[in-house]
Amino acid sequence: MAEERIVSAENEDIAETSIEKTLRPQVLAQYIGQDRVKNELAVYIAAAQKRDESLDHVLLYGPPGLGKTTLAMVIANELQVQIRTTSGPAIERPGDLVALLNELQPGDVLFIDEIHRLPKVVEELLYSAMEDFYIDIVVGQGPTAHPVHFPLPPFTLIGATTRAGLLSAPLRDRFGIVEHMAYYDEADLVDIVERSADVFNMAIVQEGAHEIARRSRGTPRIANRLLKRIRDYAQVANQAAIDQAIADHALSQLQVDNRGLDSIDRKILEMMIDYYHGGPVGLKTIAANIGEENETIEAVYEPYLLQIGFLKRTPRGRVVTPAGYEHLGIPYSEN
Ligand SMILES: Nc1ncnc2c1ncn2[C@@H]1O[C@H](COP(=O)(O)OP(=O)(O)OP(=O)(O)O)[C@@H](O)[C@H]1O
Ligand SMILES: [Mg+2]
Repeated sequence: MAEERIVSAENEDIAETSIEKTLRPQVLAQYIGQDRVKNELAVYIAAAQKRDESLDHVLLYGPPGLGKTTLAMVIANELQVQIRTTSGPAIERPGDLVALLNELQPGDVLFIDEIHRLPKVVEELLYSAMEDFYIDIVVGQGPTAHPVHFPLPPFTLIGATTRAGLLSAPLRDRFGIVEHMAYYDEADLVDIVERSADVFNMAIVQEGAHEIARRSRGTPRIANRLLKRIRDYAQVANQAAIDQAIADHALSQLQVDNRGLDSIDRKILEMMIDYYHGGPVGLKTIAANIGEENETIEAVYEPYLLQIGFLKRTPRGRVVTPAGYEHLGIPYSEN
């Protein structure tokens, strides 16, 4: 994306990555929200430990910034094993995968982020690695080429993806544990904001944390980012603690509205209402009007608008809901 977007759920830069590291919970008990996922994992982890086996392979899927990477690290911590992290696009050739697998100790976790972006040749090698802990590859070229059989220690693959639909069926089927990460509710986000403020040594009153939680699009990464920016405003204003007024002031300055929408989100809804009577409008048409790629609209903007019920998907395209009209202050009319 060309411009920086304060409410983007995607990780923006190296500075953010290093801040996120300090904010990451280490164990399940510190991991806030996602109760269903946590409860299930706690059982599977305990069972694997009792049997002294490696944990089944885990697939975590859901929108960016909801804590997939964090959860993978928490799982490894709980299992008391090492974790190696990589990503789909980083494993270019079969040899890259062999090198990674070669370093694993029994029970270790291999975390592959953006697993939907694995090259096909690498993905196919993973099948036997995941199922029976071996890989067969061909070493050398031409007349000296010969197959080599590599046995592997039992390990746990944790795959993360924002696009589960793009995973091939053979790969998806090899994950024994498949967990969907949902957007966080306001109460969980309040806890996350308060915990982060604590890590940063910042004072925050409850109404301040609520204001940030309401405007962070159900996403911990955004909550943490907004908190950081609001801290700057509080400091400049010589305010000892973050309260609702300073949070509201800062977020208005940053053009994040009271539901966490920014100018582009509002532009999408307004455009659909002004030019297409609220829809249905096809994805391509929306993208062309906003000047973004189809994928960007689908992966970045649309999920939250669908989640809070301002947009609806229909077979003929996207439609702005009555709640979407109301948020913009535009009278709704059935068409
Ligand atoms: N349940 C949680 N409790 C507390 N903090 C959380 C939680 N989930 C995520 N965070 C915080 O949110 C930030 C983003 O989390 P993380 O990097 O794990 O997201 P992600 O789902 O892997 O995103 P992406 O899809 O972009 O890789 C981290 O700084 C982490 O500390
Ligand atoms: Mg991640």
